[in-house]
Amino acid sequence: MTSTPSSTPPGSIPPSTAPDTTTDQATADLWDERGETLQSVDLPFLDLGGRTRFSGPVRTVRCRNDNALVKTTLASPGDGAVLVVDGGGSMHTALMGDMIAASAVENGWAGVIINGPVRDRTALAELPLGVKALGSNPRKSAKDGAGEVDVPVTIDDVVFRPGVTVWADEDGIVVER
Ligand SMILES: O=C([O-])CC(=O)C(=O)O
Repeated sequence: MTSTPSSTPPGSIPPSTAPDTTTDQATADLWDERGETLQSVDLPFLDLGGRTRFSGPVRTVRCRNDNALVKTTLASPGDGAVLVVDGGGSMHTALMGDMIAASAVENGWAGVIINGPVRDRTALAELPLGVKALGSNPRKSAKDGAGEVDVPVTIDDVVFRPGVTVWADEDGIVVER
């Protein structure tokens, strides 16, 4: 932890304003009902947040080893959305840590799906936020702001278009086409 959001005392868990989607339908049931009208991600994402079942409209960031856009996007109102971060699968630098994740909670994001690594895993597991990522790396990302926000992104042949619904749980990630 390098700094602390002004409204949250150090070490405390910020209150979440995102809807608690723990009663959402399971991804396997959604798949059985809707089949190929959905896409399912083959990659072995890990559940690293305090909420393992989450859903919402897709927002996106595309970046590589630079998380400035992830930070600014998650510091803006989430309104229950899920941020899908296409980090290109690079495992070189962490695209989110506990400070950025705490800001996502405070701003009402339901979850974050990162095609890349995070850091501060112990703290992330305590936050009321869905976090799926490929793993972790303590190395910090660049902060230059390279990348794009709210463009369609493709992760492992699955296209995430801003505005469609994504569901995530212990079984995986499914998203509308
Ligand atoms: O600032 C970063 O790049 C990531 C981080 O450590 C945090 O969110 O706490």
